[in-house]
Amino acid sequence: MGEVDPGFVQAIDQRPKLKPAIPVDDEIPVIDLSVLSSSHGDTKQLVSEIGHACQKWGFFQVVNHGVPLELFQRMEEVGKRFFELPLEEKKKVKRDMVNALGYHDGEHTKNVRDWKEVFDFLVEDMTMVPASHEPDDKELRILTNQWPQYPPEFREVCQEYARAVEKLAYKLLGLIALSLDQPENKFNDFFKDHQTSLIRFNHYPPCPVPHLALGVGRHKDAGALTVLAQDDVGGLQVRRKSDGEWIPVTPTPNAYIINVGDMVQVWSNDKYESVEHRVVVNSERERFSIPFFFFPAHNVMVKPLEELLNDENPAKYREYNWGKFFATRNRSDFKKLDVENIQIHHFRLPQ
Ligand SMILES: O=C(O)CCC(=O)C(=O)O
Ligand SMILES: [Fe+2]
Repeated sequence: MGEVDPGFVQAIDQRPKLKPAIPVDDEIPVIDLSVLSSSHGDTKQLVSEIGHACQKWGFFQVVNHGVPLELFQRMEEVGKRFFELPLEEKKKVKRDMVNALGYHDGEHTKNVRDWKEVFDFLVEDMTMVPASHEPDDKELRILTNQWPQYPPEFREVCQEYARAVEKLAYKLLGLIALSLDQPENKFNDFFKDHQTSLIRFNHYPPCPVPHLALGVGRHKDAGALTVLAQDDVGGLQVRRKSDGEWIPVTPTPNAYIINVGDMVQVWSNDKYESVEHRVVVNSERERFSIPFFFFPAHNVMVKPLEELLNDENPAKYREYNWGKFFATRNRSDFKKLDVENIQIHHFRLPQ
């Protein structure tokens, strides 16, 4: 294995099969959102497509989504220029145990190190979060973005991009609410003030051992939804619900990949599932992706929607606090822990 740090090596059953690639007979659906920007569009069909995709896959792609391509290209460009900087420059905005924002190259997913480097920033700077993951600690603290000095336009481009993707995230949240027969704004209040949403730049360098390591190990996203832009390299794989196979998400030009997070799974009382996904790397090409993680305010209590519950469909989860869930999750992203990372199944009620 030469120089590769054993901390990157996945357990045998988690290593990706790189060849032969599984023939893709059944793809993640691509959904056209152009009806949303037309004045007399009928969204009924769209809502039903989204509902089906959420149920079958937990994932879909969207095109004609309203985020200007030119803005995304500027965002990608500043991200690339930041990652090209010397490590000591990037480390000036390094994330640590206290400030979870900025640059990081040692993230672990399920206790194995990911083959990637990241830069994270909050969509709302100066967001309140719990000071610790300890359930009885009621103290809060303010999270603050750390911005690099180079490239000089980095911060401005990130902030402009955040506003554009946030708009798309709200549209999608509304469509998901409608697909559950709820009013379009059903979930908006959870995000309106003090959302904890994050945007991340992911950079996956070429990897000499792509059969042993992963760019991101298998995981589920914890928030409401993720709105992800990827370049043309490919590497994201989704675990198909029907048979557990890892299905690649084919890069589609100027599309966003949307996935339902744990919170929508709980709100929908398991009608929609937050599906596992991972990123495989390759030995030739670096890859970039930019997820927007749509997270509510820290004080939001997450529980199944009352309107969906009845004798045949009793609540499957007890409520939990988003801020504490997030604080607990972040701890284990950072270093190896002996316990399992927090998951929504820890809040599952006996049926
Ligand atoms: O890079 C990707 O395609 C996905 C990354 C991802 O799943 C994550 O950051 O949560
Ligand atoms: Fe993810």
